[in-house]
Amino acid sequence: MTQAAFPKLLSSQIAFDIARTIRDGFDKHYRLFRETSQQAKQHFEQGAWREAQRAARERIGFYDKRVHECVQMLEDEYDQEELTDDVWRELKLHYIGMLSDHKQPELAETFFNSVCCNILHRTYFHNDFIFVRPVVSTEYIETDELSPTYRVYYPGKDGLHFALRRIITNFQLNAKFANLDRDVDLVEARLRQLFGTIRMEPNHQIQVLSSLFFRNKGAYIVGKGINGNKEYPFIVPILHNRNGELILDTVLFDLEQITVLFSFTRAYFLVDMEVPSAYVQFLRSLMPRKPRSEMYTILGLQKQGKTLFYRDYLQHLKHSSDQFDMAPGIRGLVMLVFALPSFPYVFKVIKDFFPAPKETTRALIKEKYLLVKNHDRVGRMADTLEYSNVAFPRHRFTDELIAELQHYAPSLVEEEGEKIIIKHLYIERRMVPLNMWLSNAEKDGDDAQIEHGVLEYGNAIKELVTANIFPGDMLYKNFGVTRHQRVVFYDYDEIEYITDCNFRVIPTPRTEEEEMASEPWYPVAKNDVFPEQFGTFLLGNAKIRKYFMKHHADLLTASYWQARKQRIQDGYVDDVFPYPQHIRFCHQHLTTPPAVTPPPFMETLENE
Ligand SMILES: Nc1ncnc2c1ncn2[C@@H]1O[C@H](COP(=O)(O)OP(=O)(O)OP(=O)(O)O)[C@@H](O)[C@H]1O
Repeated sequence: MTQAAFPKLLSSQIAFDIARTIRDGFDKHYRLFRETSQQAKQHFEQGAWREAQRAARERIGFYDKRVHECVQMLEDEYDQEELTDDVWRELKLHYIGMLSDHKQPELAETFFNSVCCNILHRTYFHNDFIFVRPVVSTEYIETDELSPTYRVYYPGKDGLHFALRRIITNFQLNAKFANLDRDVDLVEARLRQLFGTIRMEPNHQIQVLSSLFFRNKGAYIVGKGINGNKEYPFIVPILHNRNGELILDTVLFDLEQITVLFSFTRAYFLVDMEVPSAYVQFLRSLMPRKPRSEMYTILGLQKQGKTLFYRDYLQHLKHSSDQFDMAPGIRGLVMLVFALPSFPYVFKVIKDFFPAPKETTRALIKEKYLLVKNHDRVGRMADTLEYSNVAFPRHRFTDELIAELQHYAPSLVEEEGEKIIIKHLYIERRMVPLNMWLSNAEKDGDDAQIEHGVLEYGNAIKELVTANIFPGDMLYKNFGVTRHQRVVFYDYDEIEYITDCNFRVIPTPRTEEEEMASEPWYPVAKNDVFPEQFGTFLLGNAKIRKYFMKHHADLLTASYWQARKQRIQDGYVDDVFPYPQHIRFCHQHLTTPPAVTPPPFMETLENE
């Protein structure tokens, strides 16, 4: 805020009242948000997976509902003429005052922005009126409630077994463990295997976040060991066994595995947090390379994630000079995809028209993207951030990109002097399109890479199926490879629920004409899928075919898909493990124990 704009006296009653209405609106939002996170514990204890899924889905919509409610209330109460520039300025100052001892000030600021931007017309948009940068500090905010953000344990004093047991029992899960001492022994053995030879420093301790992280059928303990000046992150997943009793499933120390657990390709966690910024700070100490925006998002605070992402993006733009251009790879038929080489994201705009055989509309595509946002992405679909009215500096766009935008999406592109405004777009992590990845591996003669790509591709499809998602268009170009070499799906315009598809065997021709027919001679309904045909467009390449048939031949049979569909219809919620099977305790006696790697102290891993 400029000095000239700063009011000497706060005198507007309206400004005070509006500020209070917005603050109350936010507090209501966060109360409901927390209630859902608290219920996640009960859902987990009772194994109520369907309810848990429903609650997680509903929570995503809470924010927009509360913003809408608040805007409605203000519009009913005040006339636009009353909201003068002076009132807006005072409003922000009153609001700042109201946040001085707030526990979630950064979220409340974002809520303020959402409400104000809804009321203010875009052309009237004034940065002095909203929080372009955070104003209220989130440092050193302590909880008022009994439970602190994290608890500290001293294995040196109390013994490791006792400390580990205390960590678990402090969560007060209202469900029976199958054999807690056995599981604690297993965790302890892994710890000793990893750290047994390290000399304990006087400060050695274990810090554990006070709330469990719930997602799907798992609850995760998140903590770190501290010894001297080193920190060792760890995660312990708690699951139900077949009898509905609790077990500790494994312990994750590997930074890559921990990072993948928090990946943008997974559903958001439900965590009961009084001070979310303190959780983010703790998590960042485990994964320093993961941006704060992604931390907020994975904690279910996706609006905050979006706000922080945008600030990071603007800063990146200011401190870079390369040009936006079309994303490498095969052009999409429905999406126009562009990227800035120095920035690890892509920007996706829905085209104004689509060539045959695409039969879709902008509204339908938006619906599919929303479906993915609300659905469990099981580590196999990229999360997207949706933005309206994003301004780009024109000189940073290549001529080709401007021409493509003007040709394919004129209704979404507006030029205002030096600015190009795109009225609607999605932003998503950049990956290497799988078709490019496979052809690079082929060029390099790297069969192991080809096999890995094909294996991961099939696994991605199978995990999507578990989550009731049929990708629709399964061409390699619609999948990307992450930095952790995981294959992830990103083309959502043709996805369907598995339960809405009809998987069919191609009928046997009855006559020679039928056999020779170039078009199907049998009737085909809209949602009919013939898995036997997948090979025609997937297996042209001999090497790809070899590895596909080795690992995933079942995907080419209707019976595979029918059986999976039946399982979903029978109400099974299958497990999808966000970590490798071989590290699970239950597999320990079947396979060799996991390789002992040096403690992963602060490796500078890129996040997924
Ligand atoms: N996250 C991403 N990272 C890197 N490249 C991407 C990403 N998303 C899309 N692309 C590139 O943009 C192209 C088109 O994207 P996408 O498949 O989403 O569009 P589409 O119009 O839906 O495609 P289709 O014509 O198959 O329906 C991809 O083939 C790929 O080359």
